[in-house]
Amino acid sequence: MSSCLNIEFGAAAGKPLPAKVKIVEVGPRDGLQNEQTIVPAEVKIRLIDMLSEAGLPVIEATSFVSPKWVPQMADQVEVMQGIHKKPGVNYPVLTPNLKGFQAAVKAGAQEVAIFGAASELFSKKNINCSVEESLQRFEEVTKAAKAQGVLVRGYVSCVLGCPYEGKVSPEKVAHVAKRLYAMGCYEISLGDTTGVGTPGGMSEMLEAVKQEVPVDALAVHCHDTYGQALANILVALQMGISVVDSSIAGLGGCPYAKGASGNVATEDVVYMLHGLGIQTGVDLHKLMDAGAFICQFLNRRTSSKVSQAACKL
Ligand SMILES: CC(C)(COP(=O)([O-])OP(=O)([O-])OC[C@H]1O[C@@H](n2cnc3c(N)ncnc32)[C@H](O)[C@@H]1OP(=O)([O-])[O-])[C@@H](O)C(=O)NCCC(=O)NCCSC(=O)C[C@@](C)(O)CC(=O)[O-]
Repeated sequence: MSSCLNIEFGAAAGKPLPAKVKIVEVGPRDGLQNEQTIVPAEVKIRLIDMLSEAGLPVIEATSFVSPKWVPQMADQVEVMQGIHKKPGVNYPVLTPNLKGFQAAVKAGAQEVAIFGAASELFSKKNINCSVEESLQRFEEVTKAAKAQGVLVRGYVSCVLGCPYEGKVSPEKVAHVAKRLYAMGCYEISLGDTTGVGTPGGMSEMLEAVKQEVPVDALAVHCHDTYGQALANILVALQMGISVVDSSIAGLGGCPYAKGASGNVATEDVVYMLHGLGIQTGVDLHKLMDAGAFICQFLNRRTSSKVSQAACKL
């Protein structure tokens, strides 16, 4: 490992921060879903195994969506059945409807994620239905999941702005988050899908959502299009959030969100958290090796500032 990586532990900036943060790694799904060239299943499997070895507690492995809509995820069964599931690690998969849920369970998924939005136009573009229709479909999934003992996580996209509608009201975000929580999602991940948000907007939105969903059931999912992701995450931590989604090497973007760039890089989140003295259970060096592996395969420079600074690719 390079010696130019030098982590210094520092005090939290004024406000209390969680002692421990759970990182939800979304790289194998959100990170790769928008790649134009199909990444072979064995590469995805190797990546997930490396991420497991790095100590990540949750790795979103793939999605059970229509292969016509997202061809990159068409190998979902092979991926789910090829990975070495490390005890104690969760491997959720995205399921937009009952068909996806049933296929996911058949492939061995023990946790699924349903994905709604706070924007009508985005919902239509992403899953071809209105927000209300999507919530009805998700009810079917959560009912089936409850009956089979499968955990369900919920996403709300466009929480700080929509590429098609522009401003999104915090009340709309809170409403969708409340509905997902009420139908049985154990955790609600709030997605700044195109990374347009700034800390002020994050704070306002979280204030509204916290009125409806307990803070310990909330996660943030920040894209870094405008370079605001770490600042937004810090605000969320200061407001009591202790679950953060991120993507190895900063890969990612939703194919149905015009202008969406990568998620915040997991390496950068881990570096910031460790610098704040917050535990993650993640080995940053192994994480950077996983980032180097996938960037080498994609023939792309990592978007992680930490990996760049540590002379990895
Ligand atoms: C939801 C649908 C399927 C509706 O798509 P549709 O065309 O309205 O669906 P349909 O029910 O009319 O069915 C059309 C065809 O799809 C099939 N189908 C139907 N369901 C499934 C399924 N589950 N798996 C596989 N196939 C499926 C179905 O069997 C049929 O097949 P055909 O008869 O034409 O051969 C489609 O819009 C879709 O797959 N969308 C997924 C889009 C997606 O994956 N987007 C990226 C993830 S969201 C995201 O990245 C944001 C997030 C989560 O990261 C957070 C953030 O950043 O904000």
